[in-house]
Amino acid sequence: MNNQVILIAGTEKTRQALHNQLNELLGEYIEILSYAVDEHLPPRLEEGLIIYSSKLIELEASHIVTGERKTITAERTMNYEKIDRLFDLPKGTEVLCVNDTVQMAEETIDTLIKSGMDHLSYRSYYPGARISEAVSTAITPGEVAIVPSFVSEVVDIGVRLIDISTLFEILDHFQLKGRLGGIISKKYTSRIIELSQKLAEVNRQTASLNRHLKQIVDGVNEGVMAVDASGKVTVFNPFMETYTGMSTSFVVGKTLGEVFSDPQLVRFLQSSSEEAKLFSVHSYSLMVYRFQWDRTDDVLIIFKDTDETISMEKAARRKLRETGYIAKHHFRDIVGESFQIEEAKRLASKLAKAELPLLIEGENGTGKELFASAVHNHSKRKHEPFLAVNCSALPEDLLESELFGYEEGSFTGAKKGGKKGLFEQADGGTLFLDEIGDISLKLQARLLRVVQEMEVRKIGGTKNINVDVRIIAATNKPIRELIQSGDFREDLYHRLSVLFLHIPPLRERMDDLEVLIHHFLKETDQTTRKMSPKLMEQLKTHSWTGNVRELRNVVSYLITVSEEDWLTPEDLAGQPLFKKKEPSTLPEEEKQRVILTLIYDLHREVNRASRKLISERSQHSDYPMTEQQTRKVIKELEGQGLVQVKRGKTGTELTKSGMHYIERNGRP
Ligand SMILES: Nc1ncnc2c1ncn2[C@@H]1O[C@H](COP(=O)(O)OP(=O)(O)OP(=O)(O)O)[C@@H](O)[C@H]1O
Repeated sequence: MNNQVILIAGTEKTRQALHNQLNELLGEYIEILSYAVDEHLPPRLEEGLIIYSSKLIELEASHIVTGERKTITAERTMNYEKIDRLFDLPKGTEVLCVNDTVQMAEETIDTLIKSGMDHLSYRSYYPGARISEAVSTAITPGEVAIVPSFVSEVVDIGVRLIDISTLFEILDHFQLKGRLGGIISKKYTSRIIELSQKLAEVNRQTASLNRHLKQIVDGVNEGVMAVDASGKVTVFNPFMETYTGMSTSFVVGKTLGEVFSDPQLVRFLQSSSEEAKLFSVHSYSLMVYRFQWDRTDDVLIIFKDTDETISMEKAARRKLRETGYIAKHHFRDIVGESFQIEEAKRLASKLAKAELPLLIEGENGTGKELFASAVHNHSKRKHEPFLAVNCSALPEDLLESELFGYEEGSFTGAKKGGKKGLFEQADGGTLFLDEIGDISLKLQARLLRVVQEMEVRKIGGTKNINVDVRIIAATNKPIRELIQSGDFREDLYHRLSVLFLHIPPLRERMDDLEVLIHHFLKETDQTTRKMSPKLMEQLKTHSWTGNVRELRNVVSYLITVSEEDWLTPEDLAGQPLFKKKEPSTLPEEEKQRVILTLIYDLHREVNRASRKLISERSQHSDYPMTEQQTRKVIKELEGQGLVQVKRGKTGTELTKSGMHYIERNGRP
């Protein structure tokens, strides 16, 4: 018997792959020759066992085979080592199956389906084929070059190999079955076992994932259902059972129209124009959200009980309140009917919606914190913490550790376990930095980094922590002046003042006085005491500063001292702001007035008031003072909040209260 196999394949690539396969198995015993129809065929083949790589090749090449000879048309199978990747494609994915001719493409599809790859939706493609829409995935047995360019993902499953039944036929022919049959079947079965093990593992993982998903979906505190591309319900969790009164087993597999009786709800669920709408299902008021899957036509639908949502929000707010991190005030708590306050409220409510840093400028007690709190409550962050810190109330080191927190052992006295800073605690919410103009340059540098990067590093820490905090800063000092004197960083100012709000002082909105008085009366005194018209008149004509707190204190004072239902001007007599000035005989007080006036004059004339200048000028007054004495009086005035001692050339300045003192009391 002639010990020769002649393999005839279509393309050079297939010839090589099949030649190698046969050579590896039989090369030791049989001579293997091979030809590719596309390349070259001899005019006649007279000897040897002919193996056609497919039926098509048999048709094309049989004319060169002479005589009554045994020929085998090979059965081919997938190259099992390469088809793993097909499992990664989701069920129903449309794929092009690309091969040289329509028949070869169809044949490849057939082999794929027979090998168990029946989860995909195949369309044949070959050079010259028309395809109406772009498909993004293609599978090809080695014909990558002819895959159309619109395909983005190509799975090359390699040349299909000769399958085990054909190999046994060949062994039979050469009577080599006894010698090689065992080895070949072992090799092939072990590959198939490997593949089925893989398949089993994939199935196991899928089943376990499904179980997990079911547990999650069932455990969700909302109604969840899913509908597949054909409109049938595939998922229906226990909350849906409660809302509809129907069991999951009854609903799964039904259409939406069979499940819901409300035609508007069915229309909403089937349309794709809207994504959320409120519906009433039995006695439940439900917010229904629909989400369309991108890759498939599956739709996920969530039903949220609105009453439940409201009570959950209430509980969340209760919890926030317990921590103390809550913004207490809303715009409705900001009292006033004047144009100025209405304008400030209107602007602030607009600014609230932006997620940007906000700088509030206003004199002491004008309601900056009130506005900051209302802005937070009017923003998307309203259910998140609101924390406030007064930057002038804490020494620098303490403020630093409050803001940024510290790691355990980072300084003497550091708490065990370290401490979270306000930025971290306010994560997701708002941090109100009051009196920002008072922070040191060192802290300004640290703050700038946080504002720029939205990252904080604890004192003594080595890693940065991401935070999402909206900063609202407030100042009662004109920051631009602080920048000029070098006391405030300009870059930080620009970062903090992306949005800006000015709160008008009380004296500029005297129209609000009466409503504010009534508001404070009601707030302080639950019994309904009234103000006599005369008293009201006196309060209205008083020269108020900008500070609303001052007005509030006056009202509290009246309520405390009066025992009558009617509050009268007499009740006001002892209140410090309204105390009649006694003719001053006390030199200390006179000295203070002299110095206040000198500071006032010096600033008007030379824009600065150093101790030396004040002392020099005082020599011409009734109370000549040395620099030492001047210093002492300035300290007293500072204690009363009438002056402020500045670093640098400016020297001492009058505060707003100082200015009002001069205006009220005249010059000495
Ligand atoms: N328009 C208003 N309506 C009601 N209360 C107000 C109003 N403005 C200020 N107040 C009251 O005046 C007091 C001072 O307000 P707030 O603390 O918000 O001012 P501030 O400008 O932040 O003060 P400071 O500059 O001292 O930090 C508070 O008791 C607040 O309730």
